[in-house]
Amino acid sequence: MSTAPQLVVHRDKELMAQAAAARLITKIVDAQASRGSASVVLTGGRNGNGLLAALASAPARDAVDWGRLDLWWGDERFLPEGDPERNVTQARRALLDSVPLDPERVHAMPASDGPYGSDVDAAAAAYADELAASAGPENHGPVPTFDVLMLGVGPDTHVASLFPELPAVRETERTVVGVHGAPKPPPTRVTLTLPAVRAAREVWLLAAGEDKAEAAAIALSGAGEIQAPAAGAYGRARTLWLLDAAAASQLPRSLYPPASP
Ligand SMILES: O=C1O[C@H](COP(=O)(O)O)[C@@H](O)[C@H](O)[C@H]1O
Repeated sequence: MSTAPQLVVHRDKELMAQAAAARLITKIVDAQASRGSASVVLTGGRNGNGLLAALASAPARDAVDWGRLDLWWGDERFLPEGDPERNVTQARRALLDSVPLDPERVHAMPASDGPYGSDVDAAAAAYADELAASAGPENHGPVPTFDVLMLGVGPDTHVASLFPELPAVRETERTVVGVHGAPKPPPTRVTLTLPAVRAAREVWLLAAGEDKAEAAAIALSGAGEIQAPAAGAYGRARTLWLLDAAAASQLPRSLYPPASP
C-alpha cells in the first residue's frame, strides 16, 4: 500500500542538505538503538552527494556507529571501478572514505570491469542475489527492509536509474535490473526496481534547484509511475519529499504548510 507523501521545504539547497543529513543521523542512531544495526540505500546525483558532504561535516556524525551500518545503492552507472562518474566513487569522496565503515557492509553495485565484465544484466542479477542473501524471514521478500532509501529526483522525474517509459520502470518481479539506453549518460546502468524501492521503511526523495521544480510538480500531482517514476517511489511506513524552495516553486501551496511569516 502506498504511503501519502509528506513534504518538507527548506530555504535553499545548502540548508536542505544539512537538515537531511541531521535527519539521517537521527534515523541511523535510532535504528541502531532499536535493532542493533541500520541499513541505508544511497543515491547518486547532486542532491545525494550534497547530503553526504553535509553529513561529513556534521559534528553529530560521531553519534553513528559506522561499523553497524549497511550501505546499499539505488543505482549505479555501469563504468569501470574507480571511474569518477560512478555513484560509489562520488560517495566515497563525499563521505565514505572519512568514516570507519565495515567494508563487508558496503554493498557497492558491480563495475563494468568486475566479475561480470560488460554483462550489465548479469551484474544486476548478482546484486539481486546479494540483496536476497541479506533478507531474513522477517523481511517477507527478496530484499532487506531498508531503514531509509534515498532517491535524487531527476529533472525528467527519474529516480535511481528508472527513466520514464523505459522497461526498468515497468518491472514488477525482479528487484534489480540492467538499464540499456538511458537518456542520461552513461546509457548503461544498474538499478533497483520500484518493488525493491517499496520494500524500504522510509523513502526520501531529494529535490533541490530550479531544474527540479517541474519534475516535483508532475510527480506530486497524480502522474503515473511509468511516465513519472518518482510518483511510484514510496516507503512502507513513510514517503518524504525533501525540497528546497526553488524545487517547490511549481507545487500547489495546498501540498505543504506555509512558512511562518
Ligand atoms: O544519474 C543519476 O541521476 C539522478 C539524479 O541526479 P541529479 O544530479 O539530477 O540530482 C540520481 O538520483 C541517480 O542516482 C544518478 O545515477
